[in-house]
Amino acid sequence: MIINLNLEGKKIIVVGGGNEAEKRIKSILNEKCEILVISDSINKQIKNWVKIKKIKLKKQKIENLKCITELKPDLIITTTNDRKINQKIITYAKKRKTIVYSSDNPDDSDFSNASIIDFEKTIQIAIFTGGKSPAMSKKIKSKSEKALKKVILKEDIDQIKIQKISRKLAKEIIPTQFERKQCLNNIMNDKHIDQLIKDGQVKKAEKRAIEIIKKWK
Ligand SMILES: C[C@@]1(CC(=O)O)C2=NC(=C\c3[nH]c(c(CCC(=O)O)c3CC(=O)O)Cc3[nH]c(c(CC(=O)O)c3CCC(=O)O)/C=C3\N/C(=C\2)[C@@H](CCC(=O)O)[C@]3(C)CC(=O)O)/[C@H]1CCC(=O)O
Ligand SMILES: NC(=O)c1ccc[n+]([C@@H]2O[C@H](COP(=O)([O-])OP(=O)(O)OC[C@H]3O[C@@H](n4cnc5c(N)ncnc54)[C@H](O)[C@@H]3O)[C@@H](O)[C@H]2O)c1
Repeated sequence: MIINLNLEGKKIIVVGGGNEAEKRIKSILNEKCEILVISDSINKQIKNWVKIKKIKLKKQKIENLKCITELKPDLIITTTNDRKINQKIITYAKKRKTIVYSSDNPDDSDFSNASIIDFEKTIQIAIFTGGKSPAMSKKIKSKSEKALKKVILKEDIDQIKIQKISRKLAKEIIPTQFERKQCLNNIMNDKHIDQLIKDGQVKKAEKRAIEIIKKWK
């Protein structure tokens, strides 16, 4: 099942500092969570994230798991090239009911990573083969990206921004879910708003959406 994790305020430990660690850190870097890397060596990119204080580093090789216990993480991501230590970490986390992911063991991990196509941090499309072929996910991502760019337009991104503001206001002043849905559909299909968005007048489009909600009866 593909789900979206809310990691805000969570403490995440990433064990290992190579390519895999870099990929996993990159995917959670903007999630307002606390990231601590534990590794005896780290690559250039990770070094830079430590330097600019995006993440913290504990420079050490993990031999026993005492140091992890003290840190009380919500999520552990292990990416070392040592199968034995990865397995030890999985077993340890499962015992404590801590969410765990290991780069070399999809079967025992609590989640996996899809290939993501992102549109201006507003729309994400995930491609996933259920672990059958990550390389094909990557290839299909690159093929679909070109096609999707013709379908998902700047106007759609603007409409999402207007819908976000409208939904918040609608939840405050329109009493039933049925009516809120109708009102938001009206805004989404409003020709005038469409035209304003096409003309680059997003603020005016936003104003008209707000008027529609305020006049809703
Ligand atoms: C989609 C993507 C997202 C991401 O990583 O963020 C992703 N792997 C990507 C690339 C990639 N990974 C690997 C290769 C080499 C070729 C190959 O093996 O096919 C390539 C291709 C390349 O690098 O060119 C090696 C590999 N992958 C896994 C293992 C462990 C194992 O299978 O045991 C091994 C070592 C196997 C070995 O030892 O030989 C496992 C998983 N990799 C997944 C995701 C999950 C299932 C996704 C799905 O079903 O689609 C899953 C199950 C769990 C997980 O890792 O979350 C990302 C594309 C990013 C992009 O879009 O740019
Ligand atoms: N899921 C995927 O998509 C995917 C893709 C490629 C590789 N992999 C798997 O991920 C693993 C890691 O790949 P990589 O390219 O990052 O390897 P890498 O060799 O670049 O990095 C391994 C890191 O682990 C650290 N490390 C090793 N033992 C440690 C320990 N006991 N304590 C702390 N740190 C330790 C090393 O210092 C190094 O920084 C591979 O073994 C492979 O099985 C998974």
